[in-house]
Amino acid sequence: MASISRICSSSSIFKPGTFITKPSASSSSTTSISSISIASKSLFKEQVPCRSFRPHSLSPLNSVAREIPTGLSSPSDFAPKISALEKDPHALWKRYVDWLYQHKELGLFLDVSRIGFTDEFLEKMEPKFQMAFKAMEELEKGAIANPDEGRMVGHYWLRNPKLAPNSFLRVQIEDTLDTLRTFANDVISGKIKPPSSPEGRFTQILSVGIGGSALGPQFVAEALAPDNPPLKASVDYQAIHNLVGTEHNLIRFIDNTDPAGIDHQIAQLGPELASTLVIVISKSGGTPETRNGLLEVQKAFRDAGLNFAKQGVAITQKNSLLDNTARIEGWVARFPMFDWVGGRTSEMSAVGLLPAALQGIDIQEMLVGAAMMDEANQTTVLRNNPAALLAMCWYWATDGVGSKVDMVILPYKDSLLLFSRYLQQLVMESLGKEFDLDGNRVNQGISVYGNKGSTDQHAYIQQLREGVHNFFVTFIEVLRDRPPGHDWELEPGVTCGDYLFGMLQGTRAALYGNDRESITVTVQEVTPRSVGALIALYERAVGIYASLININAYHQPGVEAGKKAAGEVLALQKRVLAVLNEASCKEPVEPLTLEEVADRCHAPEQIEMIYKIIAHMAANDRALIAEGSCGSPRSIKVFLGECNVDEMYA
Ligand SMILES: O=P(O)(O)OC[C@H]1O[C@](O)(CO)[C@@H](O)[C@@H]1O
Repeated sequence: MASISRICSSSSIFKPGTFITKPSASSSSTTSISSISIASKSLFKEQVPCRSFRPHSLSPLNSVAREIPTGLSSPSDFAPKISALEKDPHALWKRYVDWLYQHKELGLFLDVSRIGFTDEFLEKMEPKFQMAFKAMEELEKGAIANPDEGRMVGHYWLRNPKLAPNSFLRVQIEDTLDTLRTFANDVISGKIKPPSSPEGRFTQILSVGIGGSALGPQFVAEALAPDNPPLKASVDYQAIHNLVGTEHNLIRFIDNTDPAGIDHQIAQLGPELASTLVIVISKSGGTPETRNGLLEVQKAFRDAGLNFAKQGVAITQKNSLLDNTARIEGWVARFPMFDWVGGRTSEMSAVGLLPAALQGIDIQEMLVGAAMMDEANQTTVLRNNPAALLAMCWYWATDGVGSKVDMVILPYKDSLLLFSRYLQQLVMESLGKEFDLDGNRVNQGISVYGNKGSTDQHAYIQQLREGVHNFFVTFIEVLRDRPPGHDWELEPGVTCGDYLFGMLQGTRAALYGNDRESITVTVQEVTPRSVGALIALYERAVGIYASLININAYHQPGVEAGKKAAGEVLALQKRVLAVLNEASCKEPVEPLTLEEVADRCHAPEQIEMIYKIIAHMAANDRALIAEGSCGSPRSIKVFLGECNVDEMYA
């Protein structure tokens, strides 16, 4: 076996242009990495880790057979990776078994063995964890855990009302749950129905909301919606299908202020608009995108000769603008959101439970799964607390500063596709904060991305395996491939699910083999209970991690800045329109240059934004470019197609 000494150190002899000696022709062309990795450990164990190996094939973790590719230009291509991660398979197996967390009743496992935390690290973190556990205990008792907004944080009470700090809150939670259950049953039974629909019942749900008022319901619908939901039972799609080419999604979402997106959803509904229950969700009751969605849908109802109020439901804080609108207009129903439940932790409130119940999803099971996970997270023994184990891995991977690595969420299950999008808000809107609780500027956060496996292996896993090392992966494994009795072998002894299993395990091994760390969360199957448990697991992990890094996880000041800036753009647009209107009402019409518009708006410093406003208006036939083109901003002269005299004296 060729023995090749590889020098890989911070004072490496390898300078650009230095070439490594290749094995003599007589030596085997394959070199076992174990000999090199042993060599590297003995010779360079304190050295600066070098670039990773480039093994050609996967093999057990501790060694990778490879051919020394010929013609390599850079010595570092040969440099063996010095890894702090355990690679001996026996030691790894021991680590796996020692740290495997199992929740027997939930059938949920958590494997943190492929994260390289050390005993020293755990020892150093123990006091922080005990403080985090204490903070979580206070939070559940009703402390003002969101100090920036002076609010309690009570999403855990939603699935265990007895935890609520007083009977008033407990009754609010219980009553809301009872009311929404009854309402959903009445809609499904047809007792509550639209005024004019051929089916004489609701057959479709349209949810209008954004952020936490959409992402949870979208994730749960994708994960749990039955193929034959109760509201669709009686629909004659042949009749409807002849009219529009629609997919028969029971629930549709308008979660943006994109007119084309809204038009698409309305078009897909077609005549079913008459039997659509519209749920408008907004905790604040004033989010612009949601308000716009509502106004657009109400216009669609007017255009169709339908009475929106008879098909509208509001989920919002009491006495919000939306709540008062729904009350005054006499909508079908209104459900409360509580100020102590954040949008990103509202899936177990009416926000998530009403849409789920209307789809025929067992919301009681969702609540039970979440409550069981909450109970499991009561222990202050780190290795027995799954949420704390997750938070510990995140802290290890990010050094508690987040900026170093991304959290890649990889469920190997199609129905969990939207879990990463859901976690993007839960993790990044909670942890992405400029200041900590002591006012220090920390610019915290952990970036989240991912879709599903094995699909993503054909998109970005290449970079994860060999490219920039700035992430850790969380695999979500679902053991049950198909309902009992529905599986078959697509080749002797192998099912389609075996491939999915193999791809997950193979990717996990390949990443770890190249020192890429990962966590694996395993559930038996995707059910309301396991989805409830996953939601609760991550809600709690975010809360614990936030304590570890001393930030408020429950407010979102950065979003307000964006909302404010958007308002300023629209205010400037109004001034631009007024200036253009005045010029367009002159005889003859006076087309204006950008400078003239900016001067007349008394905003010369805003000339670029004014240009963008005019370009957008011109693209939508709301302003006319009399001269020049938008490609040459200084050349254009612009006016309005018509003079609005009323606007002149507004
Ligand atoms: O439910 P609302 O008040 O419309 O807010 C929608 C979303 O906007 C935010 O307030 C800011 O992104 C989220 O926290 C929230 O989920």
